[in-house]
Amino acid sequence: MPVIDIQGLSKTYASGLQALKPIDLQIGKGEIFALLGPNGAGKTTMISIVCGIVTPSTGTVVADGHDIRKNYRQARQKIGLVPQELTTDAFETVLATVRLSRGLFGKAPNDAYIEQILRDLSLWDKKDSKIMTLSGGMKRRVMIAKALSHEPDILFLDEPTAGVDVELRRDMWNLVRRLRESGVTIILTTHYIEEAEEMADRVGVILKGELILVEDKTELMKKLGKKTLTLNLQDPLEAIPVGLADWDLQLKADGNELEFVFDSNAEKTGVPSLLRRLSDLGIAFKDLNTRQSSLEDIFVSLVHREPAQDIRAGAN
Ligand SMILES: Nc1ncnc2c1ncn2[C@@H]1O[C@H](COP(=O)(O)OP(=O)(O)OP(=O)(O)O)[C@@H](O)[C@H]1O
Repeated sequence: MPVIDIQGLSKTYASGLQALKPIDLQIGKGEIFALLGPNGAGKTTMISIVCGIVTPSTGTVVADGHDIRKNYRQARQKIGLVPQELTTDAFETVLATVRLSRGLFGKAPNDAYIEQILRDLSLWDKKDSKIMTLSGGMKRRVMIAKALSHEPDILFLDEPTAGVDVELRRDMWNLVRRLRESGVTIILTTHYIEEAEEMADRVGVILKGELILVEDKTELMKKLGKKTLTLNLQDPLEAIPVGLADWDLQLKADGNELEFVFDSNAEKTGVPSLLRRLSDLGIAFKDLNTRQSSLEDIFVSLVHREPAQDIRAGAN
């Protein structure tokens, strides 16, 4: 049984803007699901509905067996949310804030648990500091500690690493992995493809309110993955010779590099024939390398590919 079951969920704001087109999505226990999409795609809207902050126009969400509207309190208890914006009491201390957060969910105090999360987030030595005296990165850690204070089974991270430094990003990723090991399901939204590539088990791509693709990350990278072959030429070329017109080539690095993008899954990649032709034409190279397209390349090509229908057909 999925830990989150979203059926026919849509949202049209009072302004008339349809921020979310009907979405169906199931997320399994212990999964790390990354929701990717450009600004304004509807990621926050979707998260806010699941967390009971925004009312859906249509559809249902069941979180760990509880309907988020009919059984709001039970459903919400299962969920931790780290919102994009920092919302916390500036005058409170770190420890008091996190304790209070736990109390708001009706959980009995558990200082050992709270100490553990503060230590995990490298916040323990700041426990007596007032929030307003902390740096932006530290405040963000406090937001995470608050979201974890009531021991949620499901954690939403909305742009967890937007504007944070490399160190905090690493810490966050490690924390997310540890949480997953303890059985927590994690849904994160991100602009950073790198983050999805590093963390996610499955990736969803949302564009203009439409969930256009949901796919296992490794499958997605394999299926849509192109490879790039780069040849470092012995002598620079001024232009691509006519004899190479059959291959989709690009000249780079002032004519010193020849680049060929190919489909690594194709029966005929075009690589052997290209190399033979180069030899026939007497074009020598010093070195060559291939690299797999990153999730970023894939994402960019998805976002620029129209219409969305094609993408869905391709993904199935
Ligand atoms: N309360 C609201 N009333 C009207 N329109 C809204 C409201 N909240 C969001 N929107 C609009 O809905 C669309 C989706 O916004 P949303 O915040 O869900 O996108 P997002 O994918 O989270 O973007 P970002 O990455 O910038 O946070 C946007 O066009 C936004 O302007």
